Amino acid sequence: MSLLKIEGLTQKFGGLTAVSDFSTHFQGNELMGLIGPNGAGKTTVFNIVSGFYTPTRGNIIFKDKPINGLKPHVVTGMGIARTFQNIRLWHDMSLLDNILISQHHNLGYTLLDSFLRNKRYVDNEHRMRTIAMDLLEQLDLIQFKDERPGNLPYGVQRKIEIARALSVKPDLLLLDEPAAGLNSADVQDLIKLIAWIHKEFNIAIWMIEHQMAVVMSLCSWIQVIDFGKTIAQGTPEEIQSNPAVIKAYLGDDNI
Ligand SMILES: Nc1ncnc2c1ncn2[C@@H]1O[C@H](COP(=O)(O)OP(=O)(O)OP(=O)(O)O)[C@@H](O)[C@H]1O
Repeated sequence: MSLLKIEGLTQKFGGLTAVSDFSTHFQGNELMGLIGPNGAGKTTVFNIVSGFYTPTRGNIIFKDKPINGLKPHVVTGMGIARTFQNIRLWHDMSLLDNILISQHHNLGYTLLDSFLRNKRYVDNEHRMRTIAMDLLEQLDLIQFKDERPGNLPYGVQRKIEIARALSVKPDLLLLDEPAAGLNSADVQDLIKLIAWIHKEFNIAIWMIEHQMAVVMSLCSWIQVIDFGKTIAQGTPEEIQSNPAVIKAYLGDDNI
């Protein structure tokens, strides 16, 4: 069984083909990169895989099951979690509540249970709180648990978003430009954090990132798309010297 297999994925928006015949494959817990110039179609691929868009064509098989067109909360429940290019946190809730609310797809109790505050409700609330508190400890965020995310530095907010995605215990974590907006010290911390998560949680990670230092130091395999089409894939060393990649990023004059 492979973890994720995508074949012939195509996404059209009216006359624009944002993603064209895209394929990829995660055998197990690889850490892979998806890169390409602005507007290449990277986030569209993530939006399809995480259930935000239904593709025009193509197959997505996750743990041997087709997931095309399933709703985002169903995809999350199956084991795919994501972060967003622009951080999406609930700013009027505490950090702890931000983590707890992300587990609502996996409540394990009904509205009636919560009204009666019976054993099933109490046990499940306790289980979710334990998962959230453990994660905050592991990611060194516990001291901020009662803070509102908006009051915390941007680098910490990025980390909270990653913690929230991890709280659903994914097999595949999609990170959409995790280094966007971070200063260079925070970027170094992020590289260490992602490497640690990959090892500690033993999960697959698929990352979109413009900062080459991040992609090249973390990913074992990188796929490059331009105008929705794959133009190269390979190891970081292969990608850095690939003429099609250099041309896509820098133009013909630099070849
Ligand atoms: N919902 C949508 N409706 C119409 N066009 C869209 C939609 N989403 C994306 N697009 C278009 O599809 C193309 C690919 O966009 P996408 O956001 O996937 O690129 P990207 O590679 O993630 O870019 P960036 O690196 O700048 O974030 C762009 O031309 C974009 O304008």
